[in-house]
Amino acid sequence: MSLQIQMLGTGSAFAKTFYNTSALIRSNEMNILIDCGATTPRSLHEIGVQPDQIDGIIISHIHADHVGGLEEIAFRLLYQYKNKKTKLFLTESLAGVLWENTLKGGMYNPADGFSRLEDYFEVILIEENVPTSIQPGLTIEFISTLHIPHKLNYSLFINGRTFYSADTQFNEELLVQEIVNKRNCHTILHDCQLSGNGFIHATLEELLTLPDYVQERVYLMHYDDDMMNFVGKTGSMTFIHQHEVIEIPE
Ligand SMILES: Nc1ccn([C@@H]2O[C@@H]3COP(=O)(O)O[C@H]3[C@H]2O)c(=O)n1
Ligand SMILES: [Zn+2]
Ligand SMILES: [Zn+2]
Repeated sequence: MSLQIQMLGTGSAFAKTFYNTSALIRSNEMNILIDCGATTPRSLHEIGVQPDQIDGIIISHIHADHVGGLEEIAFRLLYQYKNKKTKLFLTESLAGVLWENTLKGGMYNPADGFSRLEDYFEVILIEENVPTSIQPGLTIEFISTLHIPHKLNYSLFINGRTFYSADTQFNEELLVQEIVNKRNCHTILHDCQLSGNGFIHATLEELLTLPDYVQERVYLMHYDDDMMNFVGKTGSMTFIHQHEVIEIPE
């Protein structure tokens, strides 16, 4: 089974020319979404993927550019596709916050029997740091990474060989020792703040300090609108583009 990642968006939270960073893990048998930001439903529409063709959604953390499209997907499955639900893969702690602090405002509707996350999604709780088979041929490991202090955030290992940072601060030890030297990940999709201080995201300046053999595996995502000014200035790392498809190891 060949496995691909297709980027649905590659922009930062405030980018206007790029959609919110999210991705589709694709094969002939599945479409699994990583995050679902406010612009993700539009991106799915543009590549011809309908809500009922999504087999599940993985959630990295709660910011609108990562979960802002969930209400639309769930409501369309419920109302347009007649009571359908997709799977939601997330940790237990994230599930509580996602419903209570984000989705409930728009989706709480006890009169019609919709008052819990489970009323809209088939919620599959995933344990941190445990590689978990979520579909035939797809194992995901959620690892807790630092984005904003005291805020839950997870990066993902996909089949043990591909690393998807979601939103994280720079962590050299994780990238070099764990991801490349120990796990031999060949593909790293990493968020990248192009300029300024990287309080909550890895900056390009920080990522450029990685050894070349690590940089060669890195695709940069979650960047600002001025990305074109940085083409040719990313060392051995490459920008990944909206709707681009890359093959990843099974
Ligand atoms: N402490 C914070 C918190 C948030 N932010 C900005 O808000 C965005 C939310 O989505 P993000 O993709 O995590 O990027 C965050 C920052 O741009 C920020 O700059 N500093
Ligand atoms: Zn983000
Ligand atoms: Zn974030």
